[in-house]
Amino acid sequence: MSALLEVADLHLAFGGVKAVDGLSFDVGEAEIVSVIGPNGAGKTSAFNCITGFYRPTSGRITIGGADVTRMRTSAIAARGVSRTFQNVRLFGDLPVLDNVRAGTHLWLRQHVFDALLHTPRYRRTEQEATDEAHRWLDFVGLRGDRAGAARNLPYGEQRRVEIARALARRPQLLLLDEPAAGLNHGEKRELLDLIRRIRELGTGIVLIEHDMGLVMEVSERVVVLNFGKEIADGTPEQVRQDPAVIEAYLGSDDDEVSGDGGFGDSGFGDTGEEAVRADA
Ligand SMILES: Nc1ncnc2c1ncn2[C@@H]1O[C@H](COP(=O)(O)OP(=O)(O)OP(=O)(O)O)[C@@H](O)[C@H]1O
Repeated sequence: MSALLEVADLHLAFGGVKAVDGLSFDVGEAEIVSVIGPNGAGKTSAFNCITGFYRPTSGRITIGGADVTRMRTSAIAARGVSRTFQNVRLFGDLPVLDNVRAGTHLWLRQHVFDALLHTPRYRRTEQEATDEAHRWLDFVGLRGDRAGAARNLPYGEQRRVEIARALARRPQLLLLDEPAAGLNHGEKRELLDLIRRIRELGTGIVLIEHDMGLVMEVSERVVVLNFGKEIADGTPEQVRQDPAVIEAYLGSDDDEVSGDGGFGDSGFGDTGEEAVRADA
């Protein structure tokens, strides 16, 4: 059986900059694979290729065995790929609930005719979308007000809403781009638990993350990029001991990674206590 996601010899260049330079990895159902590397290593560029935001220079990306390398973002999303962004991207002025309801429109069958005439069928599907959005907000453990504007939520809560919206698309594959950024220690613990619960749904997860403690605790496999090149792919233990990986990180002045206890850390590296919520 083919993997959920297969990335084969992916290359992406911006002029002379090789943002991704020969990346290959795969992700199976209910598997968590992290992509790590110093700032500028090419992690987000790889996500942008997988989701169709960028067209790779060469290489092949398949989802469930189907080649999606040159497909548009909407076609890739329709194949069950959902993502969150490094900087939270919600509709700030819209209610929290509507942000998550927006995710359901990928699978909800609605017709213009029904919407215009507000038919019973339209009202039924609208209710279905609302119920589903509440279920995902429960799932991610949102504590804040669901009726208020998304921008009024504390940052950590906005991150949960973004994950709820991604889940409302019912993805087979979820790409999380630095979900722990800006979270405090308690919130990171909750995020770890949430990522595991998403895996239990059968969803494959690709995680870009700078918090090595979280990466090492949650991942089945870790892929390491440095200057666009893949320098390791293995279990957290294998990667932690890989001389090329140690060299890439020790040679880096990326404080977020090397300054937080690095690979030797058994708990979460970056406590981020200055961050966000007072009630965590
Ligand atoms: N749209 C773009 N145009 C030109 N260069 C780009 C573009 N996007 C990314 N790059 C370059 O590609 C390289 C990889 O960037 P990318 O953002 O993918 O790294 P990253 O590993 O995600 O970094 P970070 O951890 O800081 O988010 C960098 O040299 C970056 O400057």
